[in-house]
Amino acid sequence: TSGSVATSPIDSSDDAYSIPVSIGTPAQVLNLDLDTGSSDLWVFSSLTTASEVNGQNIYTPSKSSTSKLVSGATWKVKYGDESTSSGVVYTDKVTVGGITASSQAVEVAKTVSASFTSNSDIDGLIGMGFDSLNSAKPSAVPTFFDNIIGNLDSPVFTADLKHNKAGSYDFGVIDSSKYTGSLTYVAVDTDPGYWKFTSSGYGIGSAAFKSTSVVGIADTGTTLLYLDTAIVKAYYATVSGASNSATYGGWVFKCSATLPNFVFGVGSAKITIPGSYINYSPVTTGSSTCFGGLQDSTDIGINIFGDVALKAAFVVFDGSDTPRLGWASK
Ligand SMILES: O=C(NNC1=NCCC1)c1ccc(Br)cc1
Repeated sequence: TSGSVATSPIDSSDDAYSIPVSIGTPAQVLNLDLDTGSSDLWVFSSLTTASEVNGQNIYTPSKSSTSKLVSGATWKVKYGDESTSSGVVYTDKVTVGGITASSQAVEVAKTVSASFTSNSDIDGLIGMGFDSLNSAKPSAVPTFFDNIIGNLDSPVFTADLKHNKAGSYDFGVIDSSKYTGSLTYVAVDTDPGYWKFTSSGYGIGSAAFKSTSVVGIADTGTTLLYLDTAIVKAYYATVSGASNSATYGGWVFKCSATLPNFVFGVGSAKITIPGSYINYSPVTTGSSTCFGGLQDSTDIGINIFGDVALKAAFVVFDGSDTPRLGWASK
C-alpha cells in the first residue's frame, strides 16, 4: 500500500504542521503533529483533566466500538521544549492518508502541560521516531510507522513541508513530482532513536561553502533550525543590527532586515533555505524586533534540522533495515 496526507502549518509562523488522523469506529478525526523527533502517538481525550482542555478535539475511547484498554500500561513524555503529557494506553483502529493500523496503541492523555493546553490547533502528536524513544511502560509500544511499514510498497515516508501553505506526508512511495533534481541519501544513526545524520557543511549568502561535519537530527516536531554557535554567529554577523538577546532568549534583528540565504550540505548536494524563512516572527505581536529562525544549539546538546530547514527540502525517511535519509531540493 501507499498513501498521502496533506499537512498544514497551524499558523502564519509555521510553528507546527498538523495532519488529520482518524481514530476508532466510527471515526473520530483529530489533528495531530507528526513528529519525527519523538515516538509516542498521544491524544487529547475524554480522560484529559477538563481544565487542561481548551478547544482541542478529543478522542473518547468509550464511543469507539474497536477501542481496548491496555491493562496496566501508562506513558509519560517530555519534549525538547520542556512540554509534557502523560496518561494511559488504548489500542484502536488508526488511519492516516488512507493507510490503517488496525490495532494501534493510542496513548490517551490524562494530563498535559500548559503549552499543549494553549495550542488549540494541535490535538496530540503522532511520533515517527524509532521505537526506542517510546515512553510507554511496562513496555514500549510500536509507532504508527512501525505498525504499517510491513504493508507499505516501500518502507518509507516522505515530508514535503511548505512555508505558509499545505504540503504533504506520503507513506510507502517516493513521488518524484515533489522534488527537483535527484535525491541524495545519507546514513542515519538510530541511537538513541532520532533520525540523526551528518550534514556535510554550510554556506551563508554568497560566501564560499564550508565543508565540515554537522551532526543533527531531522525533526518535524521542532519549529526552528538549531546549529553550532560558530555557524549561527557567522550568519548573524551578516545581518546589521542583529544581536543575541538575553531578553528574548536568542538571536533577534529588525523585522525589516534583509536576511541572507543559508545553505546546508547533504553529501555533495546542497539545500538552500531562503533568507525569508529565517525571519521567524516578531518577538511579540506587532513588534518590529524579529526572532531568528536559526538559533544556537549549545543548550540542546545536538543540532536540530527543524521545520525551518525541512520546509526547504523534500525529505525521505527510509525505515529499511539500514535506515537513511534522502534529501532533495524542490
Ligand atoms: O521534542 C522534540 N521534538 N519534538 C517536539 N518538540 C516539541 C513538541 C514535539 C525534540 C527531540 C529531540 C531533541 Br535533541 C530536541 C527536541
